[in-house]
Amino acid sequence: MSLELSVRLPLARFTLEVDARLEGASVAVLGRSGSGKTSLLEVLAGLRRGARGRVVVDGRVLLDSAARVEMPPEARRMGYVPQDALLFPHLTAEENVRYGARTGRSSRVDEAVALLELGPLLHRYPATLSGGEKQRVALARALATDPALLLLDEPLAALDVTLKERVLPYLLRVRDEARVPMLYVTHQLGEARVLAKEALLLEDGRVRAVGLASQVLGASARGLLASEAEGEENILEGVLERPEPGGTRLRVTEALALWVPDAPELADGARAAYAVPAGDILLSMGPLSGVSARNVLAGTVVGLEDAGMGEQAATVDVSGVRWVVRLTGTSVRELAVVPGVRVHLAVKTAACRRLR
Ligand SMILES: Nc1ncnc2c1ncn2[C@@H]1O[C@H](COP(=O)(O)OP(=O)(O)OP(=O)(O)O)[C@@H](O)[C@H]1O
Repeated sequence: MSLELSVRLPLARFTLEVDARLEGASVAVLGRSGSGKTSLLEVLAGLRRGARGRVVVDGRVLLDSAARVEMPPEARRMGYVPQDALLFPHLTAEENVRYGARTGRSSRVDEAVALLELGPLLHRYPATLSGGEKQRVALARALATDPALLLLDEPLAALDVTLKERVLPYLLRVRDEARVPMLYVTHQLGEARVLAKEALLLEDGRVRAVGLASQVLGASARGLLASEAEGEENILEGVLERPEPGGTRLRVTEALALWVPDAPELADGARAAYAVPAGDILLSMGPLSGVSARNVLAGTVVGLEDAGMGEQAATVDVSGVRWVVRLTGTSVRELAVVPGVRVHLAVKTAACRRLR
């Protein structure tokens, strides 16, 4: 997959100016409200008149204004799921999913239905579906069109925390099992960290940072987003292992595994995701012993940001995995937490909540 963007689009307050070359497998587009995220998606989908520049997806030229090329939306194979993705109320979930499917591609419908576990919902009408279920149907409808690229505009924004946690694993399945490339708009760092391999940060229509998510989504990204560090979560993805009876670990990387509450319905080796609230992690300057928390992780502070309301958010690198830990300003001063210091993090097993 490759994505070449060179876009100019005059908007009410500024001109959207995006120049980026992305590998494109999963890209998070982040920025405050009004920074141009939706406009960028609409340019890709071909829904904005007046866009200039070049958009090339996997060698297919969707837009090249200098050469007067502007592919019509229906020819672009973009699976666009707008923020308020509406289902057709008079059609069942299944009819909704089939609606956009390309003829001769019915296997895509079956795949989307299986992937998003829509089987039991197929005969229901949208009015009887929960918000999370509707999102899954909307996502399946986009997938069934056999898109070259999924354009997802804050697919979880309208959902409450519980529903969000139910839908997120489905997005991970779309990414990892269907392997459909996606551009994913969000203003939640946690979501972007777990979903994206690459990230594009917009501010007033301009690219503030673009590149590997691990580099772009560090502590400095928070300053660009609304102050929403409260409730911020660390989302960890990995494979379940059960090294001892009654003990379940999430293996995140070769060097990092985390004791987590068991998920009995998942077999050893299954992929799983857990969330750990940034405020539920204890930070210690010295080695920790005799604590009840089962996970004690050694790491280095790599960033410190104002998190609002007198609190700070420390970014801690633990064997290459970045954690965000929320601390009071007083703790930061008293413990002398500064970038570069070695610290230990204590995470209770019970603080790790399985997503879904
Ligand atoms: N059709 C349009 N013509 C001119 N200006 C527009 C148009 N649509 C949106 N804008 C303006 O462009 C800016 C970017 O809007 P856009 O919807 O792309 O932002 P966003 O980052 O997706 O915001 P949000 O997170 O609130 O959805 C806003 O200032 C908006 O008012």
